[in-house]
Amino acid sequence: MSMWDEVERDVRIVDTTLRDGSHAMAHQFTEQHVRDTVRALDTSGVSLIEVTHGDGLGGSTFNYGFSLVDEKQLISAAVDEASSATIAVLLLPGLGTVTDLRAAADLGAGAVRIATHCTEADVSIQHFQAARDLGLETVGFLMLSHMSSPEDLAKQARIMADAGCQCVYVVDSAGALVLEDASDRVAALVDELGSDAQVGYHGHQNLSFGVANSVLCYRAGARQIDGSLVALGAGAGNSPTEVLAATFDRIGARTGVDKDGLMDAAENVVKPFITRLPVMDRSSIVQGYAGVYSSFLLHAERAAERYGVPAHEILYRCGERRYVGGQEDMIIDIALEIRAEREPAGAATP
Ligand SMILES: C[C@H](O)CC(=O)C(=O)O
Ligand SMILES: [Mn+2]
Repeated sequence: MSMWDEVERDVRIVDTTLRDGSHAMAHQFTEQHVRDTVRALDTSGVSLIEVTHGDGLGGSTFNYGFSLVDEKQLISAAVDEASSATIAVLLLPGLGTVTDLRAAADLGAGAVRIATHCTEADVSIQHFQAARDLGLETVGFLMLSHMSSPEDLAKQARIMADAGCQCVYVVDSAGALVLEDASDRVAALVDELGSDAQVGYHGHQNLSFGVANSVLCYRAGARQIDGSLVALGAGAGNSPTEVLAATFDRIGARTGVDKDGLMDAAENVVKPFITRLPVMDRSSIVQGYAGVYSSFLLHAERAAERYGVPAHEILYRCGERRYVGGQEDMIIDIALEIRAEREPAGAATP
């Protein structure tokens, strides 16, 4: 079923447990995790389910972290399990290619979400055109949206819409947007795009605003809202899908999903396999506060462990330097820098 089909809903809940959750699982999803989760989401009426490495097609690399299972196998399994939902893949231009996109479409993916830094929508133009040629539903992700004003973000959304994007998302990659910070950006995009494209919102829980922001963004005109079961996602996780379903129901916004089925999926399907529950701990709160890409969390924790320095200090410096997705390697530089600052003068660094 595609977003253009007539369904009785005011807002579409999109689930990214099996993509954003890949960061939190250190990209160790198995085929069984994917099959069980897709079946539960599909049965509960979720119409768009994203399945890819956390950093999208081609993300399984030394820089981002290797996947346990080849993403093509996971996408095929998801397509096999979904009886009515569309399977979406994420693509970051430069990391994923048009060739990867064709392969995903051949496997049965029906939608692509193309993500760029919030000032770089122009690198997505060819990919949107290719996606439309392949007959895929298209979504654009303006990542780290807190780094742009609502007006500038709207101009970037226009570039994506003109390239063939059907829904542009305000993506709060750092979980840094607080209430109107999020809804003002959505309102600016709605104003710019009109009926040319829908607007979506993707939240992270680092400052605990994922669900509240989602409600405000819906009221500002967002028509697609992301969540993950049990909040499984980068940093402190995403807005929990099951909480979004209950909250939208509570405010009388029709989603077309079964909130009780989603609570069951969270409790009995996803929670048992999570290796690390999403939590608002010191490091993830710093990510929200300092505006740091949520998926830097595990990289920072690993560097902290290896070089004996605090992860939250690394993350503070990532925020000060305004690092963006793709600059994961700088985390090691910062860890070494902090360690050098702490060593007594004259001590040798091995
Ligand atoms: C590649 C990122 O994980 C995309 C995303 O979910 C975000 O920026 O947030
Ligand atoms: Mn995310």
